[in-house]
Amino acid sequence: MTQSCDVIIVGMGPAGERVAGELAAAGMDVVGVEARLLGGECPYWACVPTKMMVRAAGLLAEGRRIPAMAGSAEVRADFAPVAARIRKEATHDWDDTAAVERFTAAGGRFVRSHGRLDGPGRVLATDETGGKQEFGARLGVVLATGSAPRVPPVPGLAGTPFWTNREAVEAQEAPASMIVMGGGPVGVEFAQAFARFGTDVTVVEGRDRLLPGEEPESSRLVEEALRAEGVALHTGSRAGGVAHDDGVFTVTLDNGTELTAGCLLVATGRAVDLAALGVESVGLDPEATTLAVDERMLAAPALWGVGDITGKGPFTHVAMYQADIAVRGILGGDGPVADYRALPHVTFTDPEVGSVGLTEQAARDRGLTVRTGTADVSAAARGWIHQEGNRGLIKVVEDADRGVLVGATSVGPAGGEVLYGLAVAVQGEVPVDTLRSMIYAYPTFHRAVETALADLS
Ligand SMILES: Cc1cc2nc3c(=O)[nH]c(=O)nc-3n(C[C@H](O)[C@H](O)[C@H](O)COP(=O)(O)OP(=O)(O)OC[C@H]3O[C@@H](n4cnc5c(N)ncnc54)[C@H](O)[C@@H]3O)c2cc1C
Ligand SMILES: NC(=O)c1ccc[n+]([C@@H]2O[C@H](COP(=O)([O-])OP(=O)(O)OC[C@H]3O[C@@H](n4cnc5c(N)ncnc54)[C@H](O)[C@@H]3O)[C@@H](O)[C@H]2O)c1
Repeated sequence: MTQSCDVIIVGMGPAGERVAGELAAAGMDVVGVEARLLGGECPYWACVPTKMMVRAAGLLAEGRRIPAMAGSAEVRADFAPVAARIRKEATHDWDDTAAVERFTAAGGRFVRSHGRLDGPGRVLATDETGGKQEFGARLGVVLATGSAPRVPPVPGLAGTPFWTNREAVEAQEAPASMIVMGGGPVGVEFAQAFARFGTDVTVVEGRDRLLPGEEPESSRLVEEALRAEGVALHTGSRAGGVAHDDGVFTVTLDNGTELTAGCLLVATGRAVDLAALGVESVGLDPEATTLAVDERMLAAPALWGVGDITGKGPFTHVAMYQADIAVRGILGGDGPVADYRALPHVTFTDPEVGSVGLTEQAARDRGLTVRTGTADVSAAARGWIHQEGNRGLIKVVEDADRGVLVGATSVGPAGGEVLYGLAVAVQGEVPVDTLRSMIYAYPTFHRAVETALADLS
């Protein structure tokens, strides 16, 4: 028998949890269907635990900088405290009881099952034992099923005990050696963190540089930082084959180089599986790689999509931003529609890489009249004072016809924090003349922004 409700949310990660929680708080009869843990990837296998690793690894790096600047220090890495913190504080041993209680206390109905569309407004929920429940929504369905690790079809890889971000976050100790396949944000954050805990790390990236989505100058700084910490980099190389024998992975690159390690971390991007969601039952293409949504997050009448599934930016802040827009639509409210011009993101390496809006290349590809300016953070007063670990840069990208920034990059010891002012400038289309004539506190890292603006040409 079909159980009715106001809204069904399929997938309860940061996007779905936010939609469901806000609608329940508004008094709606909400059903949240989640196959794994309420909270999704971010708190259990992604943002939060990885940043705990990054923080702990950062302490080790800072400790190792003491001899050059502040006396002597003996640093002995121990992964046990960070593994314990992830288990106890971040994930409660991968237990979502508190989150489920919070949602049900707000009036939501929680269903731990795999959800699948079964026509407009209808969701079939199948639990682990094969038990089925059918739900019908009066107002609509929200798809918020996120993304899963994309495992490339490299010969020999399937069936080996490789890690994705999930196993890496669940690790109880830092492995002795690790090959990281993929030099995007996931790959480089883990590579640096594990290397700082003593893992012998090799990164293999198919494109010609790490973090290929960022400015080339950012990639260079991150590559230099990783190499300086002993991480081996193979850019412009793809894995052509994988073997696993006697606890050892052998990865053969397409140029014939053979790499070996005890652990293989696959960090080659994320995938969305629309076919598994039954989208054809509402007339959508199951072969599409993401769920196309409009600026109010509608994928079809009374069908919303929010979060990674939309392909608009696989970040928790995008998931939450889109969730708020969908909630406004469902509640019949008005308000701003989605605007990704000033979408910021930060890769939490050391140096941190923050960027917002368009890269120089993306701006040129759009046919804009582009001027760029850069500044070396280590040469700014604060960078010079900071000394050890001071590498960084500011790069600003101007639409010269309009005299406003359309993109910016901030790399450095607090690159993600410095980014905020630049994000305001891009979002608010603050005239470059205004940015150039304002006051920048001395001696801050962000004073390098003033230098980069002066360099615009
Ligand atoms: C290692 C790593 C580090 C990251 N670090 C950051 C960071 O520092 N900052 C940042 O902003 N972003 C970061 N991200 C990205 C961030 O985790 C995602 O953008 C975010 O989790 C997306 O939220 P979501 O709700 O769209 O999807 P998800 O978090 O993926 O949640 C979707 C949920 O849907 C469930 N589900 C899937 N299919 C079904 C189904 N058919 N039925 C029922 N339930 C289903 C899943 O079990 C999951 O719980 C990181 C990602 C990774 C992999
Ligand atoms: N701090 C953050 O906000 C943060 C942290 C981690 C992840 N994320 C998000 O999660 C998503 C997933 O991250 P990701 O790093 O897995 O994906 P990604 O798509 O950004 O990077 C994957 C990398 O793997 C490379 N690659 C693909 N196949 C390969 C192969 N066979 N051999 C060698 N290299 C190969 C690609 O060229 C690419 O550079 C990203 O979009 C990212 O923005 C965000």
